[in-house]
Amino acid sequence: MAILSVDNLKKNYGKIAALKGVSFKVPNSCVYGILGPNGSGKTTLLGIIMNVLKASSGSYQLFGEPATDAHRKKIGTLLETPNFYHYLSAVQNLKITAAIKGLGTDDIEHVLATVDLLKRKDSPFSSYSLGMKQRLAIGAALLGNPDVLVFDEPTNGLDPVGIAEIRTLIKNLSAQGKTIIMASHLLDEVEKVCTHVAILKQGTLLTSGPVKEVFAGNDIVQLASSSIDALLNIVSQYPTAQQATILNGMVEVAFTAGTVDLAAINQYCFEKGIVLSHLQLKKSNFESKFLQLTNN
Ligand SMILES: Nc1ncnc2c1ncn2[C@@H]1O[C@H](COP(=O)(O)OP(=O)(O)OP(=O)(O)O)[C@@H](O)[C@H]1O
Repeated sequence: MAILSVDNLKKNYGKIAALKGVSFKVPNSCVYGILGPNGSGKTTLLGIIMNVLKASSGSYQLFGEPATDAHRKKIGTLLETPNFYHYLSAVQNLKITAAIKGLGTDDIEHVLATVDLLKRKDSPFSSYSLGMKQRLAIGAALLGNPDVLVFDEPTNGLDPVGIAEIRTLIKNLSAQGKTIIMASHLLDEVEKVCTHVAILKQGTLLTSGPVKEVFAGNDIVQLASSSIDALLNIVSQYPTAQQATILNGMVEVAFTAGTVDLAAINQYCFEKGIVLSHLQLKKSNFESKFLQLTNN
């Protein structure tokens, strides 16, 4: 059963078509990335699913049924930064959030442990780093132990340490069997965190499916040496090289995706008597495919 299925969803804001007939399905127990540049319709899509916005047309189902508030109660959301009280602690803030949601307070300690805030649970919110504040916001979404989580740009505005902490947290939640649907404009975030992806551009779905399938293909490496023809001949015989051509005085090689090890390629060429003057992963397949998808 799909956790979420979206069918030909359209949303117009006056003359602006924010969603132009989007359809995809989110399977159970996956991390589903909705990837797209700013203004592609990600927030609008999540807002419709959580009933903050009304669709202009089209439909969607939650847990295999037409969506109701009862279904939405089973989903923990982080759509915008919640308004926590600055002078209250994490525990006090979560007690208020739990009361607003009509939930008990029994799982607050467990939630704080999950988001790694147990040690600072009694410190005032105002003393937290941005990353800690965001982890508390995710903690608020975890109250009531929902099986499904919806996050809009969960790492926005964080420094690299904060970003890494949130990504680890998302992976841990996924390992516990939760389904996570998250919007992101960051390709590498989706690559690192998500199992599935839907790519949006200006309200249109470009493609969707398992990350490995959507971005399947080759990685491109650029090489040069004093003898280009000899280099072409040697590198064409490299075990995972699919295709090699000469382009702009360099050899460009397409390797099976995920098999590129520049040090090993360098060593291989050296052992065959070729000293490389240039060796560069031009574009990972993931990046080139994303650019190709969003530029066309
Ligand atoms: N309330 C609104 N009124 C008018 N236009 C809107 C409104 N909300 C969004 N839009 C427009 O709809 C389109 C999609 O916006 P949306 O915020 O859903 O995209 P997004 O992919 O989430 O972008 P971002 O990452 O910048 O939030 C944009 O052109 C945006 O300007």
